[in-house]
Amino acid sequence: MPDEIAFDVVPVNVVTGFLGSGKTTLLKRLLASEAFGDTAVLVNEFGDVGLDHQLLQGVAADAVLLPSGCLCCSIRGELATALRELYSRRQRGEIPAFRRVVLETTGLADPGPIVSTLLADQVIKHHFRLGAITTTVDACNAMMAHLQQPEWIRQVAAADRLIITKTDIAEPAQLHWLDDYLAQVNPAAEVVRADVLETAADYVLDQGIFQNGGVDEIRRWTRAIWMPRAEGRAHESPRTLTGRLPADAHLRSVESFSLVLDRAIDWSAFAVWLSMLLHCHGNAVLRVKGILNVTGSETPVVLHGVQHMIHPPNHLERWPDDDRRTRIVFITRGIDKALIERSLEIFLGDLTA
Ligand SMILES: Nc1nc2c(ncn2[C@@H]2O[C@H](COP(=O)(O)OP(=O)(O)OP(=O)(O)O)[C@@H](O)[C@H]2O)c(=O)[nH]1
Repeated sequence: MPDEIAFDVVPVNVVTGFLGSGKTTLLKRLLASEAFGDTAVLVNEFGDVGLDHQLLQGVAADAVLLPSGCLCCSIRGELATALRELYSRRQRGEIPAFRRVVLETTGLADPGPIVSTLLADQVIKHHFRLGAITTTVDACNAMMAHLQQPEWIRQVAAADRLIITKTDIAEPAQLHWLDDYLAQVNPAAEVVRADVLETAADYVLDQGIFQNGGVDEIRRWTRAIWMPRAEGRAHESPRTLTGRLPADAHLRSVESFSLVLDRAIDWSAFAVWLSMLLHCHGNAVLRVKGILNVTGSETPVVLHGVQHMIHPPNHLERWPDDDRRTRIVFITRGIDKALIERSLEIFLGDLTA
């Protein structure tokens, strides 16, 4: 049985997105929002965020306090060092006791190493956990970026929420293409256009993901991806329900597909299979998200992974609806989905027969 995720640690919500895609513009909106107190914001440069220095109060050499109670810190060097220092200062009472962190990455950041720092660093993982990953996507240059920029794809694949920016200046054809592309490549993410985003703080922070034990968020993405339970189709092998990618050369290497199992699975066998898969093909698996029916448990286990890192599995208090199947969505690049299906089938087949 997986370990429970710890909820008493500070969530780190990541705002990522390609160069010039509107991360700082989004952050400025967040900083202006009243709902944004008790937050420590980690940015690379204060200058980019354009803080109004008349209103700021200095609390440390590289940190400033806003009237809302929001603390802005400039990252110098490594993220791990910045997070450790932030935590130590909070413990020493040198800075206000923030409840959450928002981290703005650089435009060329691959979210993988950031997730690794949060989940694997021995000190950090006791004090912080990964919150929501929000990716800003520039509607004007997405068509080019998806062809030319591997980081762009990794940022889109890692996202829990996708904010489409520059909708005011993009061509309708670019917006239609992007809507389709995002639905195909990351069907589990919630997508919103920046111009209709009313409550940026609610959207970027992780409330949705962990509120109510995460049940509402999981209900949303399971409904978005999977069809309702088909009658009379119990005990089938893993099968792919979504094969919706068009024969579009641009998309061939990035795929999303889902596996559905009607029977409960053995957690240990599954965990071994997944770690083997990620060990061998971690670079090809951009995102894994799933809800698992685990043998011996009345309630489901939620699985989240970005590249080769898997979050501590989250044990939900209840099933989000009456569908009790195990459902896992993969976003992959350059790996044959049949290979993943077959290996899981063999692994679970052998071990649960
Ligand atoms: N028209 C329009 N311009 C936008 C929008 N969002 C951002 N911009 C502009 O795009 C430019 C880049 O926005 P930023 O918010 O600095 O983007 P960023 O992702 O932080 O950029 P880097 O930190 O350089 O990666 C700025 O000139 C913004 O004013 C939008 O929705 N519409």
